[in-house]
Amino acid sequence: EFKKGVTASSQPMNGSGLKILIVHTRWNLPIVEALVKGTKDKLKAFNVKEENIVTQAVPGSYELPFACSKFMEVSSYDAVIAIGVLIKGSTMHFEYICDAVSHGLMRVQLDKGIPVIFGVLTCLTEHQALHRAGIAPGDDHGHNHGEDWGAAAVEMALLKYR
Ligand SMILES: O=c1[nH]c(NC[C@H](O)[C@H](O)[C@H](O)CO)c([N+](=O)[O-])c(=O)[nH]1
Repeated sequence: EFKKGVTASSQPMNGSGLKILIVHTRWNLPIVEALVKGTKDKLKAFNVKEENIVTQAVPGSYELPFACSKFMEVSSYDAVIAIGVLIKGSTMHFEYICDAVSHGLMRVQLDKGIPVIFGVLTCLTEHQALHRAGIAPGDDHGHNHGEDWGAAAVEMALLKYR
């Protein structure tokens, strides 16, 4: 049965020499905090040192591309993980931010030549977001996608050493 969300490569990955930046939003903070924890736990599972995981916060997802770009100018990182939670409201605001952020983060990684992992949940309901952070109420808490983002960051950061 196809296992969704399995992103880590089949090769053993050693992140002990990596420096990783996490930029997360303050919008929907309880959900964001769960995603950040899942991300950090997975980074450490791949031997990334705690002191090599830098964490910065910005107001909302729309600020992620600019913030990632600026932080990358002042220090060098092997990968950046942009984390935010967008939940659709009653207007088109959601669609415009999702579009701007996805294209913006893609542009930053290609311009900088440093992997920027897309850790932005674009959800139609709060339950979708809770489920993708692994904290949904009831029997099915879901899966913390932060774990996938942490694994992707290590794999992409090590790409240059292959
Ligand atoms: O990260 C988010 N920012 C949101 N808006 C703020 C936006 O990202 C910017 O911070 C703001 O527009 C100022 O630039 C959201 N909504 O509006 O719904 C949201 O759900 N998530």
